[in-house]
This record gives sequence, structure tokens and C-alpha cells, in this order.
Amino acid sequence: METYLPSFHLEGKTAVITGATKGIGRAISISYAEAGANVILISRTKSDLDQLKTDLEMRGTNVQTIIGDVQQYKEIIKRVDDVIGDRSIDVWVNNAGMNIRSEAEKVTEEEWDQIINTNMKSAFFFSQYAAKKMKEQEYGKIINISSVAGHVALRTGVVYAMTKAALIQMTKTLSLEWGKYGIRVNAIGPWYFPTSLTEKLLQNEQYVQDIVDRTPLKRIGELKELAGTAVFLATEASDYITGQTIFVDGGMTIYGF
Ligand SMILES: NC(=O)C1=CN([C@@H]2O[C@H](COP(=O)(O)OP(=O)(O)OC[C@H]3O[C@@H](n4cnc5c(N)ncnc54)[C@H](O)[C@@H]3O)[C@@H](O)[C@H]2O)C=CC1
Ligand SMILES: C[C@H](O)[C@@H]1OC(=O)[C@H](O)[C@@H]1O
Repeated sequence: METYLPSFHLEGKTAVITGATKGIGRAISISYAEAGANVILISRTKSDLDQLKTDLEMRGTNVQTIIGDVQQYKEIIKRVDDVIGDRSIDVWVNNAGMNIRSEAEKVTEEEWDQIINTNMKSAFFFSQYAAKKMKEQEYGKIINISSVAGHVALRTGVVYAMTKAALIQMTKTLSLEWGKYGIRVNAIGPWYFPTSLTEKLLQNEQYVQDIVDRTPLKRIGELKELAGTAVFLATEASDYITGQTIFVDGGMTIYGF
């Protein structure tokens, strides 16, 4: 009898994750390892990378680590090229991101440059590099971690929102250009999840209440719920999906009034 259940495993696949050692990136890295992927973890902090590598290797995962700041994306691409050799890159997750929350009139050029370079410029040039490798095998999955802030207006900073909106449009345009090579480009748009990026905000009871009031599911997300979407977009289960942004948001982006 024919089967319709796609595989949700990543056995034999190589996945690269930026910002891999904390929060959403760490959850994605662990879930990919659990799905059987070989992982290449990119982060700025050697101790965090060493710890996660040890933990994952204890579970039998093939782990390679690269220390680097994604703002220096050329340097990181060189290091990825060194470790990947002639292996394929099957999945690339542009997760690293940061925010400096301030009102528009107070944004400095330095803050603009840091947010734009970290969240947007690096993601584009990493995608360009990953696509070169994926074209050779005529298959690949690029996953950009955007935000609901790229789709609706939040109080958390215009420059950050611009970068997240840019990732949504970059996802659409790259999926159009690279679809003929079998490269799928999708994005995930999270609402609030408990990570170091949101830790201070989520310690404020009123702020959390404001979030819950705007969220049909009446709660903040759990990292496992976000990792599930990242696994789906990395596996053959999503092979006919490209150019899309999946908002993992408890329904927030559909809540008009
Ligand atoms: N936590 C949340 O509620 C939401 C997070 N996001 C996005 O999810 C992604 C991950 O964020 P979180 O896990 O929440 O934050 P996090 O701060 O806990 O983790 C971000 C990771 O990216 C790394 N990173 C930041 N700047 C870097 C740089 N220049 N070079 C290399 N690594 C760098 C950090 O070291 C850290 O490992 C970000 O793109 C963020 O914009 C989007 C919507 C909501
Ligand atoms: C949902 C947003 O992306 C969220 O808002 C913030 O202030 C943080 O920067 C998160 O990214």
C-alpha cells in the first residue's frame, strides 16, 4: 500500500545554524541533531559552542563548530568552506539576530549598522554562499528566522522591524530565483519566546499581560513549538513549500481587534 507520511528525519543531512548556542538557535540545533543531522554550529562564544558540541556528541551527533561574529560574514564563510570541504550543505538556518530597542528619533548610525549587518546583511550573503553549494546537488533548504515584527508594527524598534521585513521579502525573491535549482527558501516569524533576547521584557508582568491579551492562544510560545516548524521546513515534508513565512505566533498576526 502506498505511503503518504513524509519523513521528518535529517539522517545524512548537514545543517548549518547561525547563533546556534542560545535560545531559538540552540533549540533548532538540538532538534536537528535529534532528527539525525550533522550540524555545523556558528556562534561568538567558544565556551557555549564547546558545551553544546560535547552535549550533542554524547548523543552521537557529528558536530563542527565555528566561532565568529556574523557581521564578519566573509570570515565565517571561509571557515564554513574549510570544514564542509566537498560535503553538501543541505540546510542553512539564518537565526543570529539582535535588537536595540529605541524610538526612531533616537536611533544612531552605529545602532543602525549593527542591527542591519547582523540581522539582514549576513543572512543575505550566507544564503548566497549556501545556494552555490546547494545548486551542485540541486537540493537545499534555506530557513530565515524573521519575526512578527517584520509583518505587523510592534513597539520594539523600527530598525529591527525593517530587517525582519527584509528577510520576509528576501525569502520570497530568493525562492523565485533559486526554485529551479531545487533550493527552497522559507522563513519563520516567531512571536514572543523565552530567550535571552526577550528575558528582560518577559520579566515585566504588565508586558507579558499585554502579549497574552494580543495572542489568541493566550500564552507565550515554547521553544519546542518553534523547533517543530524549523524541523518541518528542513525535511522533505515541506518539499513543495517555498517562499513562505510561517508565523509561529499563537495567532497574534491574525488578531485584528
Ligand atoms: N525570542 C523571541 O521572542 C524572538 C526572536 N526572534 C528572532 O530569533 C532569532 C534568535 O533570537 P533569540 O534566540 O530570541 O535570541 P538570543 O539572543 O537568545 O540568541 C541569539 C543568538 O544569536 C547570536 N548572535 C547575535 N548576534 C550575533 C552576531 N553578530 N554574530 C554571531 N552570533 C550572534 C547570539 O550570540 C545568540 O546565540 C533572532 O533572529 C531574533 O530576531 C524573532 C521573534 C521573536
Ligand atoms: C517579537 C519580536 O521579534 C521580539 O520583540 C523584541 O523586542 C525582541 O527583540 C523580539 O525579537
